[in-house]
Parts: sequence; C-alpha cells; structure tokens
Amino acid sequence: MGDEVILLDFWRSIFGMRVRIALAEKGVKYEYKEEDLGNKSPLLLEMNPIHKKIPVLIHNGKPICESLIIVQYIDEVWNSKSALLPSDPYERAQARFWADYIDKKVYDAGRKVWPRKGDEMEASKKEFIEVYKVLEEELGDKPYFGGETFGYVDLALIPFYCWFYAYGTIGNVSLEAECPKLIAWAKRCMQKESVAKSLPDQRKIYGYVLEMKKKRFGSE
Ligand SMILES: N[C@@H](CCC(=O)N[C@@H](CS)C(=O)NCC(=O)O)C(=O)O
Repeated sequence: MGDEVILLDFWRSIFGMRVRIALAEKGVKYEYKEEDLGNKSPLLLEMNPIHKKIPVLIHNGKPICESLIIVQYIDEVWNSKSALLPSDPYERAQARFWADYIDKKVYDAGRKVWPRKGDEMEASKKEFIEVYKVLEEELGDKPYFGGETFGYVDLALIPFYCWFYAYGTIGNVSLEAECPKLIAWAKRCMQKESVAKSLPDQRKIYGYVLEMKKKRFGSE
C-alpha cells in the first residue's frame, strides 16, 4: 500500500507554500485540503492541537506541524530525489540558520510594511529593505542560496515573492531597485515548475492586501 499524504493548508500562506514546493520537488502525490482559518476544521484542531495552525502534513495518519520541520521531514522521508538540505553538517547548520533568519526577520518586516501610514511606514520600509539586503549579500553571486541547486533556504524564502507586487504597489518599496540580485534569484526560482505551481499569482495577493487595507483604514 502506498503512502497516504494529506496537507492542511490555506492558499495565501507562505508557510503552506513551502510545504507545497517541497512535496512538488520530491514528486509526492497528496491530498490538498483548504482550511477556513475563521472556522477551523475538526481535523486541523485534532492534528495540531497545540498551535491550531496550518500547514499540517498528515503522513499515514500521523501529523507533522511547523513548515520548516515539515520540509525537513519530507526531505528525510522522500530522500531518493532532490535533496533539499545539504549533506555536510556544517552546510546544513548554515542552511538552518538562514531559514531561521527568514522566519524571525523577513516575515515580520513584511507584515509591518503594508498596514501602516506616514512616518511609521517610512521606518518600516527602511527595516524591510535592510532585512532583504542581508539576504542579498548572503546570496552573493550564487544562483541559489545553497550554491548551484535549489534547496532549503530558497524554499524557505521564495514564497515571499508573491507578496512583492503588493509591497511595491501599496508600500511603495521596490526591491527590484534595492536588491537586484535577489530579484534575479526569485525569477530563477519561479522558472522551476515546483515553485511556479505552488505560489499564487502576485495580483491575487495584491487584491487581498487591498481588501485588508480598506477594512482597517477605510477606502482612502
Ligand atoms: N511557524 C508556523 C506558522 C504557521 C502560521 O502562522 N499559519 C497561519 C496561516 S499563515 C495560521 O494557521 N493561522 C491561524 C491562526 O493563527 O489561528 C509555520 O512555520 O508553520
């Protein structure tokens, strides 16, 4: 009997996108279940009783939670294809360090850019660009963060790309001008089928952000 793999997810979750990319990289077939986060399913509450968050991977009935932990699990279980983490322990530690930086810095920096006004917005923009510039420096002239092939750090970061259009249009922060190497990297990643099919369209995200902004600040 084959593996039963279920992913509890939500379309615009960057955390869920990581798992979708990892499963696509490995060629794992799975059932996708979209969650309504305003009305969580009994399955989600049962499978992630601690955080009650998506994504959750359910492998043969057993849940794995937290996107980066899920990606590491996928890499270990389906290990005959497309290694995501480096085999060298030091390189592996570095990859984990950068994925952790992305979770600690990039996510919050992005959240601060759009739902603010005036001076507060300017300070957030500066911080946002600084966070990405650190990553641009780490990337250097390599095609991918790990070197020649797409891997763990690329997978942790690339989902943020589908928010870039919204950041640029609403927050007026152009990463294209500030971080050209990073943008070239993102476009390189988007050439990969595993990535392209796992990320929603940038304009769909933009539409969602506009709606949220309207709800918070009215329609000015
Ligand atoms: N650290 C978690 C974050 C997951 C997360 O924040 N999921 C959000 C959706 S993007 C969620 O399920 N939110 C529902 C809630 O907070 O009630 C991961 O990496 O998986």
